[in-house]
Amino acid sequence: MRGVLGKSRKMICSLLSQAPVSPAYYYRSSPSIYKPKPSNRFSWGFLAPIPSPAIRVFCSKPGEVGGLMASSVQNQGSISYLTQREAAEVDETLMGPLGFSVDQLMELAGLSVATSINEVYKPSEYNRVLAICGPGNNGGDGLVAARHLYHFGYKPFVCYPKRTQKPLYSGLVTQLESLSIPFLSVDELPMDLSKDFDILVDAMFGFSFHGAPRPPFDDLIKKLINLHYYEQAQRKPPVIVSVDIPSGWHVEEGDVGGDGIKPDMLVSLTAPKLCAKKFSGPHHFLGGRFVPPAIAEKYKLQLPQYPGISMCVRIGKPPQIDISSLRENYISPEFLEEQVEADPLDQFRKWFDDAMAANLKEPNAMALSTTGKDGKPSSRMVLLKGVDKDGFVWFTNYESQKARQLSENPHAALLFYWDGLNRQVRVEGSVEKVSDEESEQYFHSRPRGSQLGAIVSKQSTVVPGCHVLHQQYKELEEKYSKESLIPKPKYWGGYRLKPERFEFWQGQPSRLHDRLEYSPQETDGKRVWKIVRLAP
Ligand SMILES: NC(=O)C1=CN([C@@H]2O[C@H](COP(=O)(O)OP(=O)(O)OC[C@H]3O[C@@H](n4cnc5c(N)ncnc54)[C@H](OP(=O)(O)O)[C@@H]3O)[C@@H](O)[C@H]2O)[C@H](O)CC1
Ligand SMILES: Cc1cc2nc3c(=O)[nH]c(=O)nc-3n(C[C@H](O)[C@H](O)[C@H](O)COP(=O)(O)O)c2cc1C
Ligand SMILES: Cc1ncc(COP(=O)(O)O)c(C=O)c1O
Ligand SMILES: [K+]
Repeated sequence: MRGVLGKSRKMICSLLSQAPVSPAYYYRSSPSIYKPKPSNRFSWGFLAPIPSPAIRVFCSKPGEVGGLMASSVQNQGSISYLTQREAAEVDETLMGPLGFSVDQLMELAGLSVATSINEVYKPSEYNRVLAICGPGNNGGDGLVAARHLYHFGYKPFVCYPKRTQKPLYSGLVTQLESLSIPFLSVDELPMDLSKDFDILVDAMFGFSFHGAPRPPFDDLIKKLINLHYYEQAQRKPPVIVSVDIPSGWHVEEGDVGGDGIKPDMLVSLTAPKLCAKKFSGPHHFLGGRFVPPAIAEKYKLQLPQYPGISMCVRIGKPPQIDISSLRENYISPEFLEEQVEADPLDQFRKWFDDAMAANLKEPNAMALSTTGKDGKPSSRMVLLKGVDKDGFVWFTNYESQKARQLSENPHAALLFYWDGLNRQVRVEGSVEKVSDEESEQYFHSRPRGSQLGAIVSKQSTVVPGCHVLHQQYKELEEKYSKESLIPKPKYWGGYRLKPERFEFWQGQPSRLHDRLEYSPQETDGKRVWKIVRLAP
């Protein structure tokens, strides 16, 4: 097992997919709430900071660029907005000298739209999607998005009243028909779209829109505007997701009369167009993870970094969330007494393997809770570095706060939470230091930087500033040249918790979770684990 756990360090996991990952990646539904994706430790799935200051050249009026508010978490002032002409020019450059085909770009655009939708609106809650597609490429993006959404587990419908007779478009239609995705004519659409659909994809017009919408799109746009009235009538309206431009909006000026559609989500493509500054809905995403540096340089495009391997990135402020409404409904396979291992260590290994297979980030991260002689508890995360019949091992500083508490009270609790699997494991028991030899061995297996870090850090003591740590680190780096052995400080080593109680928790709907507890029992002078079910 030790060997297996060692692998977790390498697991900079793929963070895009919210889709089920084998063997077990269970569902959680969260109605109407944006759940930040666990994409990386710092960003909550939003933008990583852009290292250089905003360049802001590609827009017509300098003051118009980077209009995101200062409070916007990590991307303030850092994104370029395009005029209508510029947007068309970028597309032409992509499809001219840079060798892209329209099919390719449309595929990437539609995929970005589908992944953005999936980031916020999970198919368990928002299943029925109507893609309303216009006559141009924006409509094509909608057709592609509908196909991807089907494969992501949604039920798409398509309204495509003005079909373009080009092989690209008829191919997209054939692909959708082959998936038995229904095409609805404008007449077949209900007056009130709110009853039959959870998501309306507005793919009518993109950056080539001009003038006032002509039939039948004028009425379709009105249907989207009118949803607002159903909202007032207490019915939960479907959400509107606009592709690139909210249809009917002026590409640069936005919703000029203030009476246009008000999308809940806008997915800008390549780079947001000027009208996107007027978007005040909760979810603004950018799709276009294909812009070659040549284009970005040529047009001085300032674009955000995409997290992990994602096709989309949230831009703009994350929505204000009412914390009290944040909740998940856990949906998982049954976890029954008959299925569990008699030995909790075997059960732990099984679940740990599932967590590894599900590509969870640092499945060996566990909260360690301790109390000192004052009885006041404190918790912090540590990394599990080994587990066997003797117990659960982690390494730390023997002069830290936790070490002081453990010397006063050698009992502790460990907690694992495996988000993607709706699982939690609690382990409680007594704690002792591991042998010096074991600590030595593990210390020297760590990256040299972490070894030096452990020497530098008088963990849990007050430091006057980070420069002190960096200075000491630098000195040690010079002292211990590349090959030389870095001695383990005597104040650094491992602890082992010998379990006296386990609890395996599997989230279930309506808060009726499975909780199986293992506690030791003497039977005929033999120690066995008794398993009981606890009320959730
Ligand atoms: N770089 C990318 O990420 C890509 C994005 N793409 C998407 O393409 C659109 C731009 O596509 P384009 O085909 O140039 O234009 P539109 O889809 O916006 O629409 C053009 C058609 O709409 C008609 N139109 C225009 N105004 C009106 C109106 N007032 N009423 C009715 N119809 C209107 C227009 O007809 P005309 O006769 O007026 O010319 C066209 O038929 C971009 O926004 C992205 O969504 C691509 O997928 C590729 C790369
Ligand atoms: C994911 C994660 C893993 C961590 N792993 C360890 C670890 O293995 N050992 C350790 O000493 N500190 C680790 N830390 C830092 C501790 O949480 C904590 O800040 C530090 O040990 C000081 O705790 P104390 O003052 O309560 O002793 C980790 C932090 C995080 C977020
Ligand atoms: C202070 C500290 N010590 C130790 C560790 C565990 O690191 P390693 O896996 O290198 O042993 C961590 C991990 O975050 C840490 O922050
Ligand atoms: K649109």
